[in-house]
Amino acid sequence: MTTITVFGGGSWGTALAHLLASEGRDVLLWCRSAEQARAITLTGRNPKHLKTVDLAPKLLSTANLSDAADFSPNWISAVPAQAFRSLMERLAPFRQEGLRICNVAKGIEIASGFRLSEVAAQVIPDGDYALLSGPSHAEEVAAGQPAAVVVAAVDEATARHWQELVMTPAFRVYTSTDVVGVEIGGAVKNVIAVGAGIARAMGLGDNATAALVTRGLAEIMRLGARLGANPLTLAGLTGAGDLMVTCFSGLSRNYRLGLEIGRGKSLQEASDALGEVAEGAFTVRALVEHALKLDVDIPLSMAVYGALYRGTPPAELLEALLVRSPKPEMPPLFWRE
Ligand SMILES: NC(=O)C1=CN([C@@H]2O[C@H](COP(=O)(O)OP(=O)(O)OC[C@H]3O[C@@H](n4cnc5c(N)ncnc54)[C@H](O)[C@@H]3O)[C@@H](O)[C@H]2O)C=CC1
Ligand SMILES: O=C(CO)COP(=O)(O)O
Repeated sequence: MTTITVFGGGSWGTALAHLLASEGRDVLLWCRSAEQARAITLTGRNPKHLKTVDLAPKLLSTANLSDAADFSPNWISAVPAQAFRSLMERLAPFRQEGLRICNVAKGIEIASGFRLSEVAAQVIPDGDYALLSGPSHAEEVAAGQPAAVVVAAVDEATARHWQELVMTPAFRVYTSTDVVGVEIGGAVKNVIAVGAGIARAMGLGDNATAALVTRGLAEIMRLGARLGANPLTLAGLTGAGDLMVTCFSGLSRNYRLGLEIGRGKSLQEASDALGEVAEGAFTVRALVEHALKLDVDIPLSMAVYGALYRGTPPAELLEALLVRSPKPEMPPLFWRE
């Protein structure tokens, strides 16, 4: 019997739990709210996220953390990046033989600047860690639409374990051992997507969006390579692929947050209007610090930071970006600069 516990009853946790239960896996979805967990088990619908999806009958839900932890040695963490450490700390006492943890959040911890694999290694050092990332809007996955993603782990056998567990006919899973690359791609694309929303709200055209996405990828590659990632990973699903889906789709929360900022809302007003987590707004804070320390040039992410946290008008940020000194697009080994 294949069992999986998914922690986090938001859009992505619910979509993944539904996908896997639809394929016959025994899945328990842990929600923070007892009321939400009860509603899922009794009505087969999540009252807060993906409300219209009829969830697979094999999907059950609980708000009891120890029951959820004991249910399976395969834990998927689907809480937002800033909640990942506290969830791991709460779960640490329930570690069991053969435990494997797969994180699906895309972000960097603001308080420490750590990537989530580093957080996992601190809190559950003996844990077998993997992460799943790539272009995968929850709404489409829950509707059974095809998607292709990557599961990364330092140990290839761990990545293959999750590939076997999570792959379905509509959800194609590739493996990677480039944990840093997959983490950086997933985290930074959210920041660039906020920028894409701002650009759209300013009335800029498709040319500008294409420039933003491609130069955004250059930032992701520069930072990733400085941290030891393989630039080819970032040209793949978890870099370029996820950047595209997030910058071009109205389903993206990061893009929609950017739209509201571009229309003149403050970050607080835009986040309240969204009502869901847009990781880019958090990640950009850690990113700016990281890049300064590492001396990596990330002008687009800096501009997003200016719009969100300094209230700099988007038109000013655009002008500042355009008047930077002329340079070659691809200096030799540009990703190492
Ligand atoms: N929604 C999507 O299409 C996708 C989301 N992701 C990533 O998955 C992560 C979660 O995103 P969503 O599910 O969309 O977010 P969401 O905003 O829909 O839901 C977040 C869930 O986490 C719970 N939560 C928040 N803080 C918590 C805490 N301290 N302890 C326990 N539970 C807590 C909330 O109650 C809520 O159920 C994010 O990092 C996101 O980038 C990744 C791929 C696709
Ligand atoms: O990561 C995602 C799709 O791959 C979801 O993006 P948003 O968080 O911007 O909705």
